[in-house]
Amino acid sequence: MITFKEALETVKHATKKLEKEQINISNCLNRVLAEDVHSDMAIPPFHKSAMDGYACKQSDISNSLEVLEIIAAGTVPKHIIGKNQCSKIMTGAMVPEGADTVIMIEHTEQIDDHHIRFVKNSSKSNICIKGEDIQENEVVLRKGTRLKAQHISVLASIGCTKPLVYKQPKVAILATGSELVEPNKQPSISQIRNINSWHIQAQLQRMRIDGKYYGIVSDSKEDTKKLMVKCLEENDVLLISGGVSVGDYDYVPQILKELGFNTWFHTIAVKPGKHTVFAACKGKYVFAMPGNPVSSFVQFELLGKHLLYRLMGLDYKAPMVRMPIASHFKRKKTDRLEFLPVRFNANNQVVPISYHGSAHINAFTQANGIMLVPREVDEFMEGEFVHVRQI
Ligand SMILES: Nc1nc2c(c(=O)[nH]1)N[C@H]1C(S)=C(S)[C@@H](COP(=O)(O)OP(=O)(O)OC[C@H]3O[C@@H](n4cnc5c(N)ncnc54)[C@H](O)[C@@H]3O)O[C@H]1N2
Ligand code: MOO
Repeated sequence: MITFKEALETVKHATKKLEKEQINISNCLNRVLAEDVHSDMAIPPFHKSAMDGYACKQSDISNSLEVLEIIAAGTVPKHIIGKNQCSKIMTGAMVPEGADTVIMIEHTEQIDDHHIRFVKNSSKSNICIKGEDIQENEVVLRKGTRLKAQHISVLASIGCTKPLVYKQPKVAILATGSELVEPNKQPSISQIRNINSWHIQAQLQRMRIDGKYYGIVSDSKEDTKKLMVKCLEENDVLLISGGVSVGDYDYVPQILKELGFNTWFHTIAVKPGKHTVFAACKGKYVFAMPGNPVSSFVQFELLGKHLLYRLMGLDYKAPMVRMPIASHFKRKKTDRLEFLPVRFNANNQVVPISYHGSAHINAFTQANGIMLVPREVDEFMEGEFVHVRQI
């Protein structure tokens, strides 16, 4: 058995980034940049008024000011501001030459049709300087950035409408087990509903990956092998659940061997998810998770995501927090790193959720996190800081 840390390093080491492609800005959320992005212009591109008001010289603000014109956003000022002159200006408009201040409308009064006066003691400049946000030719986004909404707004601002990103992996989802029926069916006396394929599909959707579902395969080696081959022909990654441990019908590890896959690991010192298999062959990857729903849910979060993000060109940093535990916690000492469902209370403390093993997926409906209990640790004292992976 390898440690979880070793398993994570192995996944990163053995997984190669996919090819690059240019995609439309309207469709690039969560994709990973495959090159640095430079700005084609300064932002703002001109000295810009931050307020509706009057553009004038700071040195004149105690005087009566002649109004030369009204400058709307999107227009070019016609007049240069001279001594004791101003132009009415709108937020976002170009500040006219000669002005170094915009006084806010609310801080002025009209003297007559062509003159105004400033009625406060001092004013900020209220001007956004050309290039203060982004300089022309500046690298605004680095290769390897996962595009969130805020990055997409920067792409739009600099006119990068077809960013170069890494391709998305094609992912197959497959469930094994003769006891399984789909959720829309009534299980017979010895059957249960297929859970794993559906939470895996949802976990993929959160990453903006559309997994292709290949259904349930019964515990027949021949059928399982046939379907695994099909999945691998049509996809980059196969996510499979069940059939990985040591039972008579657990064929997945053997099939991978027969298909010539290199099995990087098949047991990890973790709980749940001890029998998690990671195998690769010629740019195809198999991540096989134990059948118990919590095991597959947790292993997808903790390892599977790293595999997929790695293919997508991202050095994924999982969202971890360190927070105090709300009460004394005790467990049986084990040699496996344990993952347990927890929630956060109103005092920002970690509260373990009642949980009785890797089939108990409904314990996770109240969970915002997975607490890590290291090997050999059998208790946490109240208030002790624990590591929690947010979910
Ligand atoms: N002799 C040993 N037996 C077992 C060991 C062991 O080390 N030695 N490990 C146990 C642990 S831990 C786990 S986890 C399971 C893993 O078994 P498999 O991955 O081979 O999974 P299955 O046997 O096919 O299923 C386990 C359990 O999960 C249910 N299941 C399977 N698929 C689904 C699905 N898609 N949706 C919902 N539930 C599913 C299945 O009915 C079983 O109850 O092995 C232990 N045994
Ligand atoms: O290690 Mo198994 O995956 O707990 O339940």
